[in-house]
Amino acid sequence: MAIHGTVALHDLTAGYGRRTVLRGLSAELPRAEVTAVVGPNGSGKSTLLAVLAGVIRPGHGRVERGGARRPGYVVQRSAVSDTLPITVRDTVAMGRWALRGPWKRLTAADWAVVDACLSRLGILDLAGRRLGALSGGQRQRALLAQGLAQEPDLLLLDEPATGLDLEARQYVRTVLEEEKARGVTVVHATHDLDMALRAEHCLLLNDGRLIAQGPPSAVLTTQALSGVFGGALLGRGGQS
Ligand SMILES: Nc1ncnc2c1ncn2[C@@H]1O[C@H](COP(=O)(O)OP(=O)(O)OP(=O)(O)O)[C@@H](O)[C@H]1O
Repeated sequence: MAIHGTVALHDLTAGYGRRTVLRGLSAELPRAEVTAVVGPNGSGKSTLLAVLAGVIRPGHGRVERGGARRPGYVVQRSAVSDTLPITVRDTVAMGRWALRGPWKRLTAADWAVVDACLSRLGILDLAGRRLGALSGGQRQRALLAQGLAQEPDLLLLDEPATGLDLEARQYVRTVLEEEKARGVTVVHATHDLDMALRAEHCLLLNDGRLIAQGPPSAVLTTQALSGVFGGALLGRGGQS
């Protein structure tokens, strides 16, 4: 039985229709720590997050989770329509509705949380703008603020810092540290080795299989990275 907040994956197989992506994946994601999911394009990182979020049902195996709340799930910004006629503040408020139920009126305290989350991502000044009118990086920050507003005990982030400028990346790093300190279990997929090395735990995927798990400095060795990525990433932060 997983302790409260810890997530355990048992022999997980999952995919899309008849296409199997994740194959026999067993892993433990430590509570109140940051886990980075690393692997090449198509290795199954987003699929794993979708399974953890409950969006994709495993074909075999199971996800064991101690927490009671719905996970916060922040997709890549490219997965969100440009045409939604919704402001940035209302986008973030949707995180509160996820917590309260869609037909409840949000209280002043809810709106205070919404504005605090906008501040934490440095986008309070964009609150009244239409989501679809934002730049890609601004939209990514709005989606992350929505995930925070949900106050989940499990926060799932699909490449949260990809395409962000230096200042925005720093906001994301700070947010990950703050969430961890609040006891939130954070899981993020990343292509950024620096961000992966900042995590406490790491899963290295290749072709839907778990190649290694453990502390990032032990998992992301030059040998493991060259085995999975070829020579492309050598010299970008991998440890030998
Ligand atoms: N909706 C879908 N229907 C069918 N196959 C899909 C779907 N989404 C992803 N796949 C396939 O599943 C495999 C894993 O994709 P996934 O998006 O999980 O990889 P990833 O590691 O997140 O990749 P990236 O680094 O490019 O984001 C890929 O081969 C992909 O083509």
